[in-house]
Amino acid sequence: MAKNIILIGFMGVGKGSIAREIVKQHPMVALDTDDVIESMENRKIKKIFEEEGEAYFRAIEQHVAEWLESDVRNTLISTGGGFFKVKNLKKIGTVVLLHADFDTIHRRILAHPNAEKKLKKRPLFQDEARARALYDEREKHYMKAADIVIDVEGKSPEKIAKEIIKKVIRK
Ligand SMILES: Nc1ncnc2c1ncn2[C@@H]1O[C@H](COP(=O)(O)OP(=O)(O)O)[C@@H](O)[C@H]1O
Ligand SMILES: O=C(O)C1=C[C@@H](OP(=O)(O)O)[C@@H](O)[C@H](O)C1
Repeated sequence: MAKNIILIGFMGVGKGSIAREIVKQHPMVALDTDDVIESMENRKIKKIFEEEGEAYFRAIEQHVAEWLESDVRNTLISTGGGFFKVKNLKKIGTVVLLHADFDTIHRRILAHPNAEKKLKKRPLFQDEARARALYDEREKHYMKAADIVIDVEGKSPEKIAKEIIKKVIRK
């Protein structure tokens, strides 16, 4: 497998969790674009949004996307929920959309023992109605960007990882 695999989808749909589960079941290197950005900037995403604004963050996402395209291979890449908007997404690798409806995602975040912290670190998930509107606005664009759509509704991370390994990694 020379191509990268890129997990896209709305905030909290499980991109990070599923990437961690995939590498448990199928040894490969994984990275997360939000983690790369936090490490480059030496500050949290929340702080970057507060101190520099969203446009600055999107420009770094594009910069990271260019690096991924030119220098990264054979890697499982989980992304922030807005990363799918980078200009060269399809050139980075096979794009896998994790899909669930908004209420499922919201319920899952709230079910976490650290729910408050999980919500706080996501600047675009501060207000439920605005997050829902963002979901509605993005849904068709996620679908359009995806090579493969994986429905994550009502499935455990173990099961979702197995499905991706079978359909995308080992295919
Ligand atoms: N398949 C799943 N079933 C139940 N809870 C899940 C599942 N996938 C993720 N979660 C939970 O949903 C929350 C958000 O997951 P996370 O991986 O942080 O999402 P993302 O990286 O897409 O923002 C976490 O609390 C995680 O434990
Ligand atoms: O949807 C978005 O635009 C964003 C999603 C976040 O990542 P998660 O999807 O991991 O929450 C993070 O990149 C930033 O807060 C912006």
